Amino acid sequence: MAAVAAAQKNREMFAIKKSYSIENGYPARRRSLVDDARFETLVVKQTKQSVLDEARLRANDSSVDPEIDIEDKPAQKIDGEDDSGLTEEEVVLSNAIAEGPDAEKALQRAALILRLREGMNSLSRVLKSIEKHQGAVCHLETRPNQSDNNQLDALVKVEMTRVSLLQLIKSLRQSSSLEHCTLIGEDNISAKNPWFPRHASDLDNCNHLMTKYEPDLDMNHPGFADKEYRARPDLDMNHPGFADKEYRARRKEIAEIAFAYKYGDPIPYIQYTETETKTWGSVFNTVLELMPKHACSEYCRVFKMLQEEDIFTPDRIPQLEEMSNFLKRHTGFSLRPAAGLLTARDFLASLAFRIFQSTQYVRHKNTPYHTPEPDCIHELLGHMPLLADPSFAQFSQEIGLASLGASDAEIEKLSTVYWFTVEFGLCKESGVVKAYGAGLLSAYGELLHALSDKPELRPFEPAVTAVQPYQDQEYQPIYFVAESFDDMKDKFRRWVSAMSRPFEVRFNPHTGRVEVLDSVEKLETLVHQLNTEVLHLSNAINKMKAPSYQ
Ligand SMILES: C[C@H](O)[C@H](O)[C@H]1CNc2nc(N)[nH]c(=O)c2N1
Ligand SMILES: N[C@@H](Cc1ccc(O)cc1)C(=O)O
Ligand SMILES: [Fe+2]
Repeated sequence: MAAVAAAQKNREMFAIKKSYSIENGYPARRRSLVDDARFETLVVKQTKQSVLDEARLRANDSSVDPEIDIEDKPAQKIDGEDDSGLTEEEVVLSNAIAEGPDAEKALQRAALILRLREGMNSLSRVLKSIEKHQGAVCHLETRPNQSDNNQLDALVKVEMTRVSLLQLIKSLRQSSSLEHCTLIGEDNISAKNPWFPRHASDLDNCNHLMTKYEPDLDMNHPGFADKEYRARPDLDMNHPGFADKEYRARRKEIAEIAFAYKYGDPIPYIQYTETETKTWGSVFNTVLELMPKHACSEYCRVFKMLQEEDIFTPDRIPQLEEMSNFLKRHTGFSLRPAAGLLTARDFLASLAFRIFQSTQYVRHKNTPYHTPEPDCIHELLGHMPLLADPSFAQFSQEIGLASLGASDAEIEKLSTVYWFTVEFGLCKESGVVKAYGAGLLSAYGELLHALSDKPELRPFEPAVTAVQPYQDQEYQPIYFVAESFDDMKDKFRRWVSAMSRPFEVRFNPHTGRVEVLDSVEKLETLVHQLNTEVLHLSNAINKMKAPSYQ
């Protein structure tokens, strides 16, 4: 019973670890936001802490006898220090063991980093101890310690059963010949096998916020009470809704929906207030007026369809659920509610599954022309029309796929190019500069600014654009102009396909899963499927060419 609960907790913890969160080693782009993701840090730490605590307790009262076989003298405990001193990796290991006898005997590769007090003498004791625990040493490196030359650092890679490994670590930790002993899971240091979402349901773990603007979302957290915000007005003083208690309460209410949302749920209906609807109406009407002159043709085409279906009207804010259904019919894209600005990694990951994480709240009534964070007016008016365009939808999914398991540096570049194209891109259409970026089509203040003579316009070149710093608080001083909308997609695509990730992925539309293309069998099955499809296509061509067709 306890083991089952522990296994469940273990999975939960893995879920947190697996999430593309800042907390879990995926630092998001800072974008000069103050105090990004404090909320996330607090919540995740708390959850993780309880998992760790429980596992530590279990590790302490486990029946495994921590025999001390290296040295007679147990290391002294420092006051207040955690009893077992297990690191996270060790907790994960001990949890993995708890899953059952098979798991216990599973062979584990692991790397240990040791600080040896008495140089080679200590090393030979360590090696003996590994041998005694039936472990095999696969790799060994040493170097003099940088701060204390009498000590030696060693990296030892071993292979042994999980149970023995845990016992070995316990005994090493108690040995006085070692200053430190740290376990690094081999899997974690393998760049070839990083975790990323494989199915749309995994996105339940990929919705971490950059929370500068969500002071009230987490009122239950003592560190995030109102007073702290008053003490630190710098955190969100610039936000138009900062001083508006009512607005903040409303934001909290809508954010709760996104927090509670799980894959497969219908998106809850929001009864928008009169004020919110008025804000939508004034942005909608202004965009409608500017659109024929300033928006790209792909945007205008879908906009009209949305009007014809009565989804786009000035007197009603479209519900995310109906918009999601509209997208599904046209490109297979769908929506899931997000509580605010997501980290680039989490946001991009969802695109791999043709899912767009959309906010559901409305900007503050005082700033309809521009707001410093995405709101549903931005998502609906800015992003939705193009996501219903088949070629743009495919392009978006490719960006998403390219982001899965990419390095932090790559995500940074990818999201920068995304920023200057999908969010703020301009393109030429018969020689005239038009807007296709969602942040322009949802913010008429910035749209007019972008097309005025104030900002600097540069030609879009992915490799150059990718390293251009930007901020999201005010109008952009620089925009990139593509030769055409199609040219932008082509260039972006080509640049993405040259990214350095050491594996290729593919979205399997039948299973809805992302597969890593890493075996001949998988590729053969795929080639077979594609051949069948190509056969159908050539048959269709032949039939149309046949005289009887006319
Ligand atoms: C990928 C890139 O950083 C992009 O600007 C993302 C970031 N997070 C987001 N989060 C939400 N909710 N909506 C968005 O449009 C975006 N855009
Ligand atoms: N500035 C956009 C909203 C937005 C803000 C920040 C972002 O990162 C994205 C979009 C608008 O007013 O519609
Ligand atoms: Fe956006």
